[in-house]
Amino acid sequence: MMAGSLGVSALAGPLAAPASLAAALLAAVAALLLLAALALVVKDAAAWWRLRRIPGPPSLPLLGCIPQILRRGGPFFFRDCAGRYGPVFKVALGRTWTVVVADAELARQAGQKLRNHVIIEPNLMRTWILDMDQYGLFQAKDAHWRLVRSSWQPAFSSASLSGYLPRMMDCAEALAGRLAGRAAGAGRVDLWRELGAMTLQVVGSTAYGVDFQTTGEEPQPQPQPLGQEEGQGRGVGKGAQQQGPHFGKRLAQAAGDIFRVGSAFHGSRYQRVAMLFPELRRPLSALAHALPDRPFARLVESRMYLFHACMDLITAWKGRTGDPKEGSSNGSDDVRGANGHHQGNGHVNGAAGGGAAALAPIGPVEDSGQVEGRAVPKGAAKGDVPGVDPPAPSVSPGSFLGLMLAARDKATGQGLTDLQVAAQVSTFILAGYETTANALTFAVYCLATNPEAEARLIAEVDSVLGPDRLPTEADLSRLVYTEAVINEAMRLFPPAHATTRIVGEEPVEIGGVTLPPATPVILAIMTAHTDPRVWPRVDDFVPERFMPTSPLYPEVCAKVPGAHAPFGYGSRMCIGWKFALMEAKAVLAILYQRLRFEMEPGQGPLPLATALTLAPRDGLWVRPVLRSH
Ligand code: HEM
Repeated sequence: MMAGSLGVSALAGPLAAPASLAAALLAAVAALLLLAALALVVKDAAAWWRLRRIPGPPSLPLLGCIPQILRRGGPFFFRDCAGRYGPVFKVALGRTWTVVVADAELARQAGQKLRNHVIIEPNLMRTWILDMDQYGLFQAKDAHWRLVRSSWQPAFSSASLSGYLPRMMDCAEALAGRLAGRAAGAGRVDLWRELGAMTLQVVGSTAYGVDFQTTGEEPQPQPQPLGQEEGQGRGVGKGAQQQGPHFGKRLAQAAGDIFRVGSAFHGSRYQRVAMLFPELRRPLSALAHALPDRPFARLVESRMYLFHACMDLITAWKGRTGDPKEGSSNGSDDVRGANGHHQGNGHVNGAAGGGAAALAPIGPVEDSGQVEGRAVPKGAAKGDVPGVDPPAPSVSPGSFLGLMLAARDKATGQGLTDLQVAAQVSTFILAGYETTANALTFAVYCLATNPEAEARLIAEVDSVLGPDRLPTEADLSRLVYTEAVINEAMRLFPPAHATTRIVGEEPVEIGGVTLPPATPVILAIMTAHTDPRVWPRVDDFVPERFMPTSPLYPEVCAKVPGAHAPFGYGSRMCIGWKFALMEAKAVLAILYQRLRFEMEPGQGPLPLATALTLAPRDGLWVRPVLRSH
């Protein structure tokens, strides 16, 4: 018995050692996790404490208000909250406390006082895609923002805009022709998709002088590819060299994906977890790239596609203007390793695979004021941003890239690297395409559901343009009702339903509420647009309120200056607003000159998607009807 028990304990000795080691390890891990959880609780409590005096809806631990936002849609949830908690309230987006400003006047004040945008959702992209996001005009901060904004400015001067009008009209005419063909065949169309293809084509032709070929029904017989051959599918990380004749359609798809699956609320589960634990951004990013779920794979694929398209546009520009190395002023090694396609010391391989060379320009860019292959100022004009070179008053269509490559910091003489230029190219495509398409789609929706407004718009178009004359710039300024229709549609359905700011190093007071340093702020444009105290008949479509001659005008527009803010506020206001308005007006006039649109049944009220932009969730299905003159 004794011997037996001795034998067991002799055996238990070596076995007990690893068991107790494992138990100790487990205990250590548990203690660490507990400590980490405790640290998070303390951190969250401190974040809440900083904003404790600001009212807000109840929120769940960890998830915050995400369930309510998903259920109601961001803008509608904010509208409910504004009714209950007042115009400045706090919400928890996961564990990130954010202040929402949902009043027209206060949003304007906050937009003016605060300078930088903030992206509240953690960005799981990595390396150069992550850098590129931060360099683009939308996310740029402080000195870099000033340099980039002043570099963009000449592309949106009145003189530059005049040069774009014929190209915008070409694209609109082509769309009207295609839709007229469908009308003859009694076909139904998703007008949102058609308008998206057209606005992307406008960006290609006005900014880059390139036909993106976004609209062809069939594969183009003479493609102008960015890469060598027709693509072999769109796998994660496939480069632009694998793009082919469907380039434009793929670009539209990629840009659309970025808007839709780019948001944590509608995208990958990795993004959602990152929203709850921003501290884990790096490991989550690594995991998401190693084992992507479907939305993440789609997002990366689309980001890659867009990135390569941007680099190819730069290559094409340099090829066209003579010196493939010209313009990359810093020669930084910021684009290494992009699947072997765009490698090297910050310069893009010259006309890679012939793809870039095949990107044929639409028309001459000879009078762009180019010197040594760059667009340079034709004269001196004051920019909108102090402290940098006065920007040029105008550039020719297609020379946006020349403008970016010529940008120089006043103090250091430094230009932008290729990656920084690509960031601007990508920002122009993303910012300039879907927003305008959405604005136009909502305008058509409002007209199709308001026959009186439609009749009035058609009467104006007929009286200003007649049956077949294309609008001149002077005509555009006479299309007052058409502009009012666009403004009112953007009031009810602002394509950018919110924008953001971050409080700087000093606290800021908004509407009697003090926002501590580094507080993320959401300016709820759509909520401000639907405030019944500002807008009589708030939910009705009343374009007349935007016509200075209308008795409704002073009641509404003058009541709260800046209450209508589809393009945002202050110095960060949309740089492309005149471009977008001119395009929307010209397109609407050209379409309604020949056609009207009847809604397909079962779409009212139009289901909305509120991701990064406000968009019709399932498109806008209409029947184009030829007008008889
Ligand atoms: C109907 C069409 C459009 C709408 C509703 C719209 C709306 C907006 C809004 C709300 C902002 C944020 C402003 C703020 O934070 O205060 C913005 C910024 C911006 N938009 Fe637009 N936009 C439109 C078209 C365009 C176009 C055609 C471009 C052309 C490139 C463009 C380029 C930009 C850029 C680059 C910014 C960032 C500006 C900065 O941070 O300095 N947008 N836009």
